[in-house]
Amino acid sequence: MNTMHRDSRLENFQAIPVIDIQGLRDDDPAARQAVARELGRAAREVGFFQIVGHGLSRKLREGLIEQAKAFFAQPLEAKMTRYIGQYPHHRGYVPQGEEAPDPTKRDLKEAFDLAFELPEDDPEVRAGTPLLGPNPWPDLDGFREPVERYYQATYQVGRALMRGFALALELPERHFLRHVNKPPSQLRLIHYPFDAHAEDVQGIGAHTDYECFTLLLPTAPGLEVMNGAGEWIEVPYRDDALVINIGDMLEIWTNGEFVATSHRVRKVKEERYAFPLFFACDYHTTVAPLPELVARHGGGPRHAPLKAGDHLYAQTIHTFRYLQQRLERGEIALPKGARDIGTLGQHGRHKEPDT
Ligand SMILES: O=C(O)CCC(=O)C(=O)O
Ligand SMILES: [Fe+2]
Repeated sequence: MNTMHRDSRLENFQAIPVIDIQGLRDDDPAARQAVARELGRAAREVGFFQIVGHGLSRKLREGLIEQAKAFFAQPLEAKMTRYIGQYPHHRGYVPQGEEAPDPTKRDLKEAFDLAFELPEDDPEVRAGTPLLGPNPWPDLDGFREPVERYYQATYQVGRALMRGFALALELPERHFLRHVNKPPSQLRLIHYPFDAHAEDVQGIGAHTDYECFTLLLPTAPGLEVMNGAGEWIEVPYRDDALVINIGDMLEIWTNGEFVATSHRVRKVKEERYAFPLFFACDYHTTVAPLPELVARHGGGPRHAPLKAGDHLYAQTIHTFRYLQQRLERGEIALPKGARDIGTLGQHGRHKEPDT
């Protein structure tokens, strides 16, 4: 046990709850409230849970997995024709070594990043809002349709969860959704290759996610989360569930009542794919502890306010090589008031006191 990481708000949980969310789609408010109570408990005590009853068919999930496999199976030169560093809106292929959440230890993964689709002539894209724009779809027959369909369906599950979280906090159901119109919500297709000879290489280093919450579809075990005592707990793999975790924005909005739990993927034991959809609110949303919750908790706000998109963009600049290079060349600037990387979550809390 690492006492440096102790977080008294989190239980010393040993297991990850499983919640059937079917009732969230029920017309009966009591059915929605019953699911919301469970979501609230898991978000407060663990920050991580699995959902079933999400309504995403096996065919829909397999369609995405199949296209990801086809994309990553291409030669590197073909994948590099969609290299993320040649586009303006942070979408495209992320080769191994491009992204380093922990600069001291490299990640063994490659990814294809896409996000909420907006045309070039959308007013927010024309205004140069970072992270918003169209997707550079790969030139692969049959790729776009199943991937887009998965995005749309999972985004709707995210909207239902957002209503559930509001109910769990005794807020109006649309309280958070008012701020979700053109969100920079990214879907990542991640491939962790199996390399029996790789020494001391991790899948993805310890971090929290930067948005409101994440809906993750993995294809194999490997994900671990940190409990209140600093112990790493494995998320059991289920092929019928999505893994949900609270991100930085909901932690700040709820004044720390919900917890952005640190997680990681260690050295992989088999080839693995994972598909996180990071559910974000609109770029320009100011996220500050909600006054209702601050009053309930007493003792004042526990977090400083920030602009949701700026937080996401700044963390992204810190961790992507091509954005670091653009920063060094003066082509882009770090948003004002940006936080350092890894300052939220249990693994980050010991580094820097908040506010
Ligand atoms: O691969 C996984 O299971 C998790 C990936 C993850 O945590 C992330 O991309 O933020
Ligand atoms: Fe993550």
